[in-house]
Amino acid sequence: MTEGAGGLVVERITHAYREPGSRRSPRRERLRTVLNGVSLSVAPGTLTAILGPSGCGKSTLLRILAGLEQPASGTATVDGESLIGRPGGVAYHPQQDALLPWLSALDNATLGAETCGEDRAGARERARALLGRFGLDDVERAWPDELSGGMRQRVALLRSTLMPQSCLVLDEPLGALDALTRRQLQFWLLDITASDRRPTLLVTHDIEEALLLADRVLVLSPSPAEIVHVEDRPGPAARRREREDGADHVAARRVLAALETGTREGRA
Ligand SMILES: Nc1ncnc2c1ncn2[C@@H]1O[C@H](COP(=O)(O)OP(=O)(O)OP(=O)(O)O)[C@@H](O)[C@H]1O
Repeated sequence: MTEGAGGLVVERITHAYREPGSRRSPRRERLRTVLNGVSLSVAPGTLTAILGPSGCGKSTLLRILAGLEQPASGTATVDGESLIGRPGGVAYHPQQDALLPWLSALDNATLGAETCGEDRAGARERARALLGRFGLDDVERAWPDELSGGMRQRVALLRSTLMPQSCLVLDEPLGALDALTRRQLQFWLLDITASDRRPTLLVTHDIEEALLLADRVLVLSPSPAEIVHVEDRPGPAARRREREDGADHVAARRVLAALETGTREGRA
């Protein structure tokens, strides 16, 4: 699946966690394989979504790309530079919004960029230029606990977007939202990601969300996870139309079949 050295290239990533021994043999730890030779590539300016059953290893894969876990084997590069064991190689958006309660919305938004070495004034200027686009014009000075769930998600997404790394990795950025807010934010996120030239990898549980946002959807099997289905999608404008017209159900059925069977035979 390699498409050249540019963008994000993941090759044969395998990972296992140590499991504690049983009560009868507490010292006998076991290794449990979670990811089994996962390979994928994401070209610059495109978004790939990953779907898979709960616990199959999606977040583990993203944490490996973020340099927070060391895989047993395999490689991952962005523009040819290795990500393995190197925290900070990608702009990583964790599952929880992780806003700091003692910082304003604006200061939370600039935190990632500042942590990566950008000076405060420059980061604030870039953030202020995007506040309107992120629907945060009026909440620049608000504290996180004064924000709605959707606003918190947008502040966290602005923080990830402002990070300077040349690859974006998003772990369920719209999780834990009510259906209406989530649908609105999905269309908004389509505009945001479609104009971001970085290769972007997105983990989601929502099939419609994946089909709307992604140029390619990958389905993982239950753990030990392998890619069992690849769904290539049309461009962003066609995806938006499909979703608005409810015409994405054919692709959704194929993806659901792969999720349900968890095997390559699930492919229609
Ligand atoms: N630090 C760890 N030590 C041991 N096992 C772990 C660790 N982190 C995750 N696991 C296990 O690895 C498996 C994969 O976890 P992971 O969080 O990657 O799954 P996921 O696909 O992202 O799940 P979900 O969709 O529910 O968020 C799970 O069985 C989990 O319990």
